[in-house]
Amino acid sequence: RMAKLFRAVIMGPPGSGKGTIAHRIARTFGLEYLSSGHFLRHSVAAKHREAGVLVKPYVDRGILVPDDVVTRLMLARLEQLGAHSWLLDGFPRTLAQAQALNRLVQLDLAIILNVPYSTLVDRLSNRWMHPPSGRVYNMGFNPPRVQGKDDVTGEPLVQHEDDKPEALMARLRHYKDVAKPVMDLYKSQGILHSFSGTDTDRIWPYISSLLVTKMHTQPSESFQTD
Ligand SMILES: Nc1nc2c(ncn2[C@@H]2O[C@H](COP(=O)(O)OP(=O)(O)O)[C@@H](O)[C@H]2O)c(=O)[nH]1
Ligand SMILES: Nc1ncnc2c1ncn2[C@@H]1O[C@H](COP(=O)(O)OP(=O)(O)O)[C@@H](O)[C@H]1O
Repeated sequence: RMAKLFRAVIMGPPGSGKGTIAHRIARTFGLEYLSSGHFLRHSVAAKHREAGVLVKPYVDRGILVPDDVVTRLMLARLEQLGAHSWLLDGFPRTLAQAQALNRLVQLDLAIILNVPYSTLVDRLSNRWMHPPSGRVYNMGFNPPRVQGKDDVTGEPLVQHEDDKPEALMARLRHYKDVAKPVMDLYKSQGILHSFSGTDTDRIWPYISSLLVTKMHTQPSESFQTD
């Protein structure tokens, strides 16, 4: 059992491998994994009253849900995870969201993935998903056993409209503008660790050893007080 709860976020442009690496981290280190995209799509699909009205129009267009809405929904979900160590993917995305999160918990680590644009384009053009489970495949990197079918349910895999190259440039520019102040904040907090590369399997050992260090050398006096 760890002396204190461990809380981390993973950030990076679309296609940088956040979901892939977050799943590996959650599985390897026993952290609860919470993807804001998956959570929001799920809440829309589940027709939660508030989510349907306040979230659907944005998710359907691939534009960010207003800060106050996504923050309220995500922080409520994090309150439920209060007794767990967790890893966040896709939240916070804006400075306002990061400041709201800082008011709730003290983060231990922010992992930033830096992947070249051409690699993002290539990966996203081959990305296939099973939205109900959030499982992600790639024709080159981790293909499904049966082409176009989810390994577990056999249900059809889909591609996202905004994974197309023409949509990616705009998403990437927006990501850079919005993520920069968040990274500056985490740098000032001394918790920012960035990893560059074009191959998840090559950067994984570095991320894994950072987590081993961070999770097992927490000073015991920093018990989570809240
Ligand atoms: N070729 C290749 N594809 C990868 C690698 N890492 C992840 N992928 C795939 O690239 C796509 C983007 O990864 P994902 O984890 O969804 O990125 P996210 O958008 O940052 O969450 C998915 O189809 C992954 O399966 C890699 O090292 N090489
Ligand atoms: N932190 C966030 N703030 C605002 N909206 C978000 C956030 N995370 C996810 N969303 C919404 O959920 C949708 C799906 O998110 P995600 O699966 O991460 O896809 P993308 O990589 O296209 O942003 C986004 O297009 C956006 O509408």
